[in-house]
Amino acid sequence: MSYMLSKSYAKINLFLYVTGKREDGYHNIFSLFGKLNFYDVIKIERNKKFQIYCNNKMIPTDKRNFIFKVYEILKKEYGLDLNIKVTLFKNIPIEAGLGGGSSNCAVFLRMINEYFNLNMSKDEMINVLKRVSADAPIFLFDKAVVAEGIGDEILYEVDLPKCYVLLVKPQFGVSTKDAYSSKNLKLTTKPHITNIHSLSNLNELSKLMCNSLETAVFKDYKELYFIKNTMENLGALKSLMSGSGSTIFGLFDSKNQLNNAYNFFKKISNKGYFVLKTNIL
Ligand SMILES: C[C@](O)(CO)[C@H](O)COP(=O)(O)OP(=O)(O)OC[C@H]1O[C@@H](n2ccc(N)nc2=O)[C@H](O)[C@@H]1O
Ligand SMILES: Nc1ncnc2c1ncn2[C@@H]1O[C@H](COP(=O)(O)OP(=O)(O)OP(=O)(O)O)[C@@H](O)[C@H]1O
Repeated sequence: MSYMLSKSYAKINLFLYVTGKREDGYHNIFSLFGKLNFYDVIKIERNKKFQIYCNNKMIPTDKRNFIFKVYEILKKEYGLDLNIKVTLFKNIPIEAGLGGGSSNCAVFLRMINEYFNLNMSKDEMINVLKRVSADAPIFLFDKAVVAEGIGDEILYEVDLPKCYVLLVKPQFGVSTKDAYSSKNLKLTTKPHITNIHSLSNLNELSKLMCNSLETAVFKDYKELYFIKNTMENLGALKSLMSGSGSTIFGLFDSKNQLNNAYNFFKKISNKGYFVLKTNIL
């Protein structure tokens, strides 16, 4: 095989309950991660040395890149010195709560496992990935998942309802670290899910949708609250911040209402909003 290409999907948190603070400084969460039909593309091919190229100049291609961090772990702990060129075609905005960097490093590890026949088990890959980014392990699963711990303990895979999704992200990003360390963050007890199939019903699902980080982040970024409210006024069944922001997503069951909302946010895009119509995979 001369080269390999893979899609690296974005996620949204359909619910995100932050349930406690841990001794290692991280927080325990209980979250439903859905994948969107929106992705970066990663290409790997043989090369003289390890190198990352990216079409987005804002993204570091050195050891700060999550892909590079996985490469370093494979080198130090597995004795693998990968002579490959990695090309990252970036579409997913950064500091968006869409898990772009986490998705990239998980997909990269999956690709390396296959390309070099490493036979790493899923558990072994999860152990590598969670040290790079809390969110990364969920991207080893094709379906939506419910996870707890820091997001690394996958509880079950879920079928989600088919629906339209609108993403609106203002120009500014939100730092995940700042969101979790906000003095306004209130911990929440996790809901009791009696029937996992309820997650595949849009109305049942929207009752569970909640993001513990919203209050704290909205206090500092009032515009996000405006976007969320506007989306619901324009017909979203439910609108929520994804992860630590700054993307707000809305779920729609009507294509007309989706288009209306899309047009509205496009019209005010002198504000520099990133606006995208997509769907849950
Ligand atoms: C908000 C979410 O996107 C929801 O899916 C994730 O919990 C964030 O996961 P992530 O971006 O992969 O986070 P990391 O890059 O591993 O962590 C960045 C920083 O956020 C804080 N952090 C992150 C995840 C977590 N469960 N608790 C935390 O307190 C820590 O201070 C950490 O140093
Ligand atoms: N492959 C990568 N793609 C995007 N960002 C990366 C990558 N590697 C490292 N980074 C760095 O990670 C930081 C945030 O990345 P990312 O966009 O994944 O965060 P996020 O949208 O907040 O994700 P999450 O939902 O996991 O919190 C950025 O500052 C970026 O420079």
